[in-house]
Amino acid sequence: MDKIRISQIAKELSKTSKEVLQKAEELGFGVKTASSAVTATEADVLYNYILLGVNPNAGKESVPKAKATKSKITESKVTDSKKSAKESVKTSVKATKSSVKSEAKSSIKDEKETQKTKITTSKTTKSPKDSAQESKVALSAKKETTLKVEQEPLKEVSENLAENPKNTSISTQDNLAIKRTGLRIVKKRDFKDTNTKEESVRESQREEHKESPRTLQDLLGSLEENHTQPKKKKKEKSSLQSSKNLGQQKIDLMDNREFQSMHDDEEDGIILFDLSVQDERDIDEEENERKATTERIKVQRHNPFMERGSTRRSSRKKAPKIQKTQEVVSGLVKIPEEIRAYEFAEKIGRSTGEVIKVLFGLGMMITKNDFLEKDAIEILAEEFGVQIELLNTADELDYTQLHDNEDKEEHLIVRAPVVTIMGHVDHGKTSLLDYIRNTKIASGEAGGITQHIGAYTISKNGREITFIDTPGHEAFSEMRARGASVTDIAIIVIAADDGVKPQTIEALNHAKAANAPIIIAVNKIDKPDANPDKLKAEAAELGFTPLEWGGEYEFVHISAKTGEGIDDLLETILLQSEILDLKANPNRPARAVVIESSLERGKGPVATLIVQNGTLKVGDSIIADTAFGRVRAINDDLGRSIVSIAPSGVGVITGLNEVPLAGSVLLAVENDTIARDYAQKRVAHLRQKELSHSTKVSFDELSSMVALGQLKSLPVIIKADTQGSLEAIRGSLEKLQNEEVKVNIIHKGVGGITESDVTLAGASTNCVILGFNVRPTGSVKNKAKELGIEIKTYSIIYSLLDDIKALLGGLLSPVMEEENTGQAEVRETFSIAKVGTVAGCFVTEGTIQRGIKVRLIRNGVVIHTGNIASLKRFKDDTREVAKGFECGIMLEDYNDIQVGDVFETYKEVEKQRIL
Ligand SMILES: Nc1nc2c(ncn2[C@@H]2O[C@H](COP(=O)(O)OP(=O)(O)OP(=O)(O)O)[C@@H](O)[C@H]2O)c(=O)[nH]1
Repeated sequence: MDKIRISQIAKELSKTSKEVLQKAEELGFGVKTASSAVTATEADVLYNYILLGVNPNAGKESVPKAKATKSKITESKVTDSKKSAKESVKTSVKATKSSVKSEAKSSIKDEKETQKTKITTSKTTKSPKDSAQESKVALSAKKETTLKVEQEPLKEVSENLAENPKNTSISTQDNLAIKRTGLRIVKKRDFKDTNTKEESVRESQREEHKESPRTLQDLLGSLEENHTQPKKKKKEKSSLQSSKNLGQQKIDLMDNREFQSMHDDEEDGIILFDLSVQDERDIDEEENERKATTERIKVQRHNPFMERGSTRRSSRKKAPKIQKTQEVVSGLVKIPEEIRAYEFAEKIGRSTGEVIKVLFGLGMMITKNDFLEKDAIEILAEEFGVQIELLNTADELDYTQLHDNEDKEEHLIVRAPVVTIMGHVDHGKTSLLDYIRNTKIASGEAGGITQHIGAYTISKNGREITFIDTPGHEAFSEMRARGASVTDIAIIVIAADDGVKPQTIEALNHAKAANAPIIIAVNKIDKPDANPDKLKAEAAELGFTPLEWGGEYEFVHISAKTGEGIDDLLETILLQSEILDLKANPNRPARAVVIESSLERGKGPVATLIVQNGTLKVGDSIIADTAFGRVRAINDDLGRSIVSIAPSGVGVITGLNEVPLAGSVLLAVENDTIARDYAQKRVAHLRQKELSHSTKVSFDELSSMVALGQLKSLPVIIKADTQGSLEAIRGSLEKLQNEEVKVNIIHKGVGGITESDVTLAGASTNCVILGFNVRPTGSVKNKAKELGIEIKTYSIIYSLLDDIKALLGGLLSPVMEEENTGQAEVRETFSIAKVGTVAGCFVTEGTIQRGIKVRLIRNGVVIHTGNIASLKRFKDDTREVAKGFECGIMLEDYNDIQVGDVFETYKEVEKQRIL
């Protein structure tokens, strides 16, 4: 059998082991120490005895003990029989009371013994009925203590017991269960403030209790009901707290104290829910938001394509929306000169659409990626009322700034003048250079025309002069302009037998624009028909007055054929260069200008340069616009290999990665990386600009494009051996077009004709490939034959241009031209009824034909235009009457013919136009 230790029971009953031991001894269990054990049955008896005072041995040896104890304080006024019955009830009530009391006291830590004694005393002095009443009072009084003890069931049990002394059926187990619920402080309460309503409720409850005895279950149920009230309050509080959480901003203003006071006020009937009304609205809104968010999350969760990342993406997507609403920028805005439409819009805080709309209104069709012209930027700034400052961002692409021209005087040496020779076609430019260099360049040229810019250096009296030979043909005007830009001195060759010609004027203007001193070479002075005075007069008329005539221009008479005056010319150049005090620093990286460039088989890109400052050496890292590389080899103007080019020196270099544009500045830089970086930046920039430009069309251009859409155009691909030739051909072809036909250059490039060129031509209807000084190879020829592409190659620009002219002529629509066929004078008129007027005429010119168009001319004025309806010779109709014969003419629907009028017949002829 299981044994239970005294200490264990003491612990269970919240008693000391000593107390339990004492009780056990009273029951005669024969235990001595706290570790002594009793049987389970004994333990049960002990529980009952300690808690309820029920002694199973009461009728035996324990009763006398109890009697003995109580008899000491009880004055036996009752009989023995009654006494035992009363004793049992008393004991029972006492046990209940003591249990309640002891619990309360143990909780509040009162002196249990004194209290117990008091109550016991009061009870023992009263009758059982009184004592029952007393117990009620005691319980009431207990309620009136400052602590509300949540022991309602026990109270009720006591009351029940008091009211129904016989009802002692509450089991020990039940008691234990009740006991084990323990005490709970629910609320601190001032009894004085107790609501009378509450009291009356309790009264009614008591009445109910009186009417029907209630089970413990019922009582517990009512207990729960009683607890409902405080719970409700709790709920209200918690609901407010939750609203506090939701409407944080509002509720945070309230501290707990205020909140508490609100709660207290509520008991006084004041409802403080105004705030919560607002809160409720907030709650509703928040609730809706929360719902929406929840829904969204649900959707996202259910969407297999949307994971966490995608949620983040969507939130990222929202970011630009916020940007859209960015504020309009005020104050000074710094705008780079090279800026795209959308970038500009961003800078001034407008939408790209707004910017494009304004430009559209101004007739500029642009896309958001297009670069804006400087003017457009200024207009836009004005339109949007923004103050702007234009910044030159081209700086970062401008590699030429790497070479500053600041050189100390001591580092400078005298350099040779760079002389450009310009003039009208065939006035003798090449012959002059030829003579100077003693070479026969002119005779070696294809077709006798200078095709390329060439540069040469000569020595005169131990001093050097660099010459640039620019072509005279107008197609090369662009190159001439470039030539002039590196020119120190310009020589304008004018043939004395021909005088000033349009291209002479052009050359003079170019030289003037280049701010270069001009020397006029009056050439072909050896010719018998040479008339230098006429030439000088013409030049003076243009503002180029000779020195001897009081002007400022040196006119040197020369003959490129005989060499007469050429020394004078060279001396004049040297004199002029002295005046100019031309100097450079040879001990620094070079700055040069590309005069000519080409792609040469086995050499790659080749560039002819004139070094302006510094010295260019083999191995130098170089950049020229979008081309970069390292100088692999240098050749001088005679084709000899050299290792460096000094200032004003001329040379042909190899080593660039692509053919540089003629006229571009070439710099020697510190290393390859710098060269490559700049070149690549420029390539990217130019490509972007090119793309941008391709989409840029003004309104005028748009209309012309519409018009051109109805017209014929000739698509061509041009391939040339050098950049210069290519540009010249391009320029010439562009000039060929008129309002009706145009040359559409779909591709152009330096180098041979390739298969890809043929493929490209094949993709375009009627495309022709034009090659200049290049020839197609076998495979390219085959492909062209296969695709039916015509490849035309030339070595003379004129021939090329003539061919294209003819081609374009074929594309021109024929014009209707009038051709007069005859004239006849009216000598007499006959009016025939129902027929009309018949004019008797004499044919004075050509022939007059029936049905032909005719003008009726009176006093030199055309008064009618129509057709000849009838033509008669005497009385017979005839088809034609020749000059010197008479005839009768009747006009179609016209009779106002007078003597002296003239008939002029004509026919309209279709004529093919030429360019
Ligand atoms: N009599 C005479 N003939 C000259 C003189 N200079 C040039 N010529 C001739 O004039 C013609 C044209 O000479 P070029 O030197 O080719 O003329 P250009 O100005 O270089 O011509 P383009 O290269 O076509 O621009 C040639 O036949 C020369 O022989 C001169 O001083 N006297």
